[in-house]
Amino acid sequence: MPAISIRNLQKSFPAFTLKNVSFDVQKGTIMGFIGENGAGKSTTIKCILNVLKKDSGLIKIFGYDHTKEEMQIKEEIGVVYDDLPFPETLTGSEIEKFMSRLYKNWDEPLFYQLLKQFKINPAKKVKELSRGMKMKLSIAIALAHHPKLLILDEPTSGLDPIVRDEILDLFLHFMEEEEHTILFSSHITSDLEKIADSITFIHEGEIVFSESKDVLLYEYAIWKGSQQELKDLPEDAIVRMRQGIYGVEALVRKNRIHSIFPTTRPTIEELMVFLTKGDI
Ligand SMILES: Nc1ncnc2c1ncn2[C@@H]1O[C@H](COP(=O)(O)OP(=O)(O)OP(=O)(O)O)[C@@H](O)[C@H]1O
Repeated sequence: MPAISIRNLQKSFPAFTLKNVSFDVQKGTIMGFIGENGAGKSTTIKCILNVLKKDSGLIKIFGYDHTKEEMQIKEEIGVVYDDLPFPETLTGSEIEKFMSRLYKNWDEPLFYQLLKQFKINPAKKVKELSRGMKMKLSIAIALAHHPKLLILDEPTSGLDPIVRDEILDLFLHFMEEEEHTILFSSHITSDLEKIADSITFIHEGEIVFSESKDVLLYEYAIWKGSQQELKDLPEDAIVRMRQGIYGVEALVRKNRIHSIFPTTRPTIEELMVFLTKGDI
């Protein structure tokens, strides 16, 4: 049974629609959820968490319906939004008191231990914390009730590389428990390259792919050459093309192209750019 299972999720705003979004997040794995600004990542996450009402579709978390059986799953999920959803005048300790009333498994010593580890003074007000500190506080809040599933919406955006790395390490530490799972939205693809097991890519409200990272990086390759050399490439190998500064670049399927053609391994970012901006 997957940790999260989404089938045919639809949600419409006046100028945007999530169209038949379907994917699974397997237990014990980290899924990176990528897409450009406005692609529908936050909308999908908010629908999963039922803070936004879906129009239609099925969402299950650990096999439970995410709306009808919300109480059964609440304890199992820790959520981190890209901004702290608390008044700026509250201190870490005040937030702790509030949160302890919401969760049966709330672990006060763990919360304070995490703040100590993150070097955050619990007496400081939210408005006195830097963006990195706010994010760490948010992560401490999400972890302090011992969730099995972390759902993170852009947890590393706007943070410097050192803090980002620290936060990625925290997620890897969380994953040391076999049953733990993370769904992590980001447009910082290098972060996902480091820690994700699978990648789901959303573009204009539609899922382009949802695949294990290794399969993706094995399936595709980047070929570079001149317009003339391009003619030698088997047509069915070419997925997308674009005009580069020094010639043509093509995203190709590795299994359709002879190893005689020199190719390189794509990054997640290259895959994303080719699949959204490349010509067919
Ligand atoms: N409450 C709302 N009312 C109307 N439109 C909305 C609402 N929330 C989101 N949208 C629109 O839905 C689209 C998708 O937004 P969403 O926040 O899901 O994108 P995203 O992939 O998370 O982007 P980003 O990376 O910038 O956070 C955008 O065009 C946005 O303007």
